[in-house]
Amino acid sequence: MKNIENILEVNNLKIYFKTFEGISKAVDNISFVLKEKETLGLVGESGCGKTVTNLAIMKLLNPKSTILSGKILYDKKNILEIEEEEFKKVRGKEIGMIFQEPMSSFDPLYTIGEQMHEVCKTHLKLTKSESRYKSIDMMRRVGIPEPEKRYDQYPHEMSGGMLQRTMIALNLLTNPKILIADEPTTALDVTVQAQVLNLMKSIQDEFGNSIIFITHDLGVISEIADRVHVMYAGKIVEKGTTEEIFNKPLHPYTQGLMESKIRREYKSKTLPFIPGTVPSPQNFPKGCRFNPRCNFVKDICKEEEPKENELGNEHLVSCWLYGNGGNQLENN
Ligand SMILES: Nc1ncnc2c1ncn2[C@@H]1O[C@H](COP(=O)(O)OP(=O)(O)OP(=O)(O)O)[C@@H](O)[C@H]1O
Repeated sequence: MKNIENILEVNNLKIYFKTFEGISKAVDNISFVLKEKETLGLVGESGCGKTVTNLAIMKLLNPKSTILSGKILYDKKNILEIEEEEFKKVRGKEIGMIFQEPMSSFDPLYTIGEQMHEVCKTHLKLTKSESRYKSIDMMRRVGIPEPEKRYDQYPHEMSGGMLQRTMIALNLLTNPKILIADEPTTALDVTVQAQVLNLMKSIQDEFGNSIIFITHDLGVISEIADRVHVMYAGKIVEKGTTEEIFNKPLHPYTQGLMESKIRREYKSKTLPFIPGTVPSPQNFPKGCRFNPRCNFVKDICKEEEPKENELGNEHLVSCWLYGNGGNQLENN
């Protein structure tokens, strides 16, 4: 059997912003890999660093206000060190990104067709009529009715769900190796959400892309991801297969997220959830960043950052309750 390769490797990535209040450590030393043809779910509360991690992969952060370090290895090169001119050939061609708000991703002044042609012309060197043929075919494949008519419409003439499908079609024109989807279903109603998720799954079966799927919604993650990484305050606190994370969440933060999900689903007021809010990236607490909100906090959690422990089955957790001389949660 062929070994599954890593298509992307993020090593010790730090993303710091220079702000008026001081240095903001939005992402602070994270490492992960994206494997061929998998969907990796990045989950966590608002502000934990999911979006900026992916903006760094897309090389879309403003270099004037950002301090970047570490490595993002793609095709044997460190994206952080590739010149912008060279990366223009990769962005939108080999690595695509679907954003939460499809309306703001399209230019309102140009038709869908003109915007699709721009991608086909730049990356595939297609003529106008070739672009039209390819784009309409792709729009049909992602389930857009009457694509010939839609192709000549402006973004405001389409519904949110239809526009999100169009965004997906636009990103698929170049058959990117990596597709980053940042909350692609959040702005959509529940039925359309399910359609878009199904669409993304069938796209992956057909095109074999690797997907990074960002969301704060665990329900969505359980539907779509093969593996899940849980982020908290600029760190990845737990990594595992979707099955492991859902059946055996180890980090108290992941457990809290799960309980909050159940609480929302069953509208119960008695199940526990996570009190407090994510701390500001200018002022993280000493030790484990989750310690002020953690029900299992010990002295060491307030002093030292926990290291990552592998507990088998590709399940890793950064928490003083495991490994590092700590006890398993059950024994605590
Ligand atoms: N350009 C910037 N300058 C300063 N701080 C920033 C900048 N962009 C993002 N941040 C900060 O970085 C942190 C991480 O933001 P990010 O958008 O990645 O979070 P997120 O987990 O994706 O949340 P959300 O789900 O709300 O998008 C936040 O505290 C945010 O305020």
